[in-house]
Amino acid sequence: STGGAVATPEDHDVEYLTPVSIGTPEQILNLDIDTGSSDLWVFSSETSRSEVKGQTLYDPSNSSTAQKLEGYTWSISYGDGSSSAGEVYLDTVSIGALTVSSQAVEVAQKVSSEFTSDSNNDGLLGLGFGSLNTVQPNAQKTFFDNAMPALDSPVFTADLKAGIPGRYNFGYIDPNAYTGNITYVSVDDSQGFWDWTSPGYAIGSGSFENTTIKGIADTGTSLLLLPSSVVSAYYGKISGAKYDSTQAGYVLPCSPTPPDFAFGVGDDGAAIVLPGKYINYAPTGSSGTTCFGGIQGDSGIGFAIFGDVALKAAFVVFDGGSKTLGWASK
Ligand SMILES: Cc1nn(C)c(C)c1CC(=O)Nc1ccccn1
Repeated sequence: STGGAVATPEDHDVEYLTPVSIGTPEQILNLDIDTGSSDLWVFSSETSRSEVKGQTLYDPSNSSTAQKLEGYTWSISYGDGSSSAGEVYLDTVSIGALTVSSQAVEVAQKVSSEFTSDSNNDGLLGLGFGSLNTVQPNAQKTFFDNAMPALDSPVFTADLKAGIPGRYNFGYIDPNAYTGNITYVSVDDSQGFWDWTSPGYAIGSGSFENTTIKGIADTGTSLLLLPSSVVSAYYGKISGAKYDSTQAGYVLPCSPTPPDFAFGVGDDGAAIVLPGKYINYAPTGSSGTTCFGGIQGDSGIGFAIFGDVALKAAFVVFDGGSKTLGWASK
């Protein structure tokens, strides 16, 4: 089997939302597919009313295939401080033509303000490794883990794009979605993430800097979070760029277009190039002269995060069979 669906960017490509069908008859929710976590949770009829602002709600009582897991609960908090918690049902979940008949659907009873104010986001669908799932007393499998045995190939791919819809596909690699070769790198799944190591970076037309950058491929994080040495080297090339403590990040003049940023993949010289305009993440004020940087520091996290700013420059294969990541330009 195979499947897949469109991934539509929200403003500034802060996140990408994908229609997911849940229950019988189907209830379609727009979920943030997140390779950095492993819970499938949704806004629901059980979500505290004061914490819902426009989201579509999954109502298990309207699904003939919903089965409550009595006594099961979940509670998750993300690195940015956001969180949610609730109870658990099993139900039929589909992404395009790919259906998992007994998927753990975690219904939110509480969500933090970050989720309440994100009115188009109806929940998250985690595609990290199973060890990250928060359901108690027994952890539940991800949609990908449940689907994998039936897939033509044990993979899913992320083809996110700047400002226009891209796609997540399951079970196959679309040869028309990328250029050149796919370079595969090893993954350390010991922390539950798609954790890999880039050999270094280059700024604009500059020489390649060999420096180990270990980090996660995380579709659920907006920015590219890198070691401070790399970040200061990059912004050091841009007149007027500076760290703005009020914004808690580097800001830069939106014009002229900043230099490209390339990160290495594998030991054969392959690289993914971020066009400089991807680093103009969003204007910080109404004038539009100053932009918040799409590359920021990873201090305090313990690893780099290759979020959407990086992923949207690539075609990425998440291989659950070999536990490798494949990177290609497009
Ligand atoms: C791990 C981490 N540390 N810090 C500072 C950040 C921003 C992260 C990544 C993160 O929080 N991602 C996320 C947030 C909400 C939903 C899904 N993913």
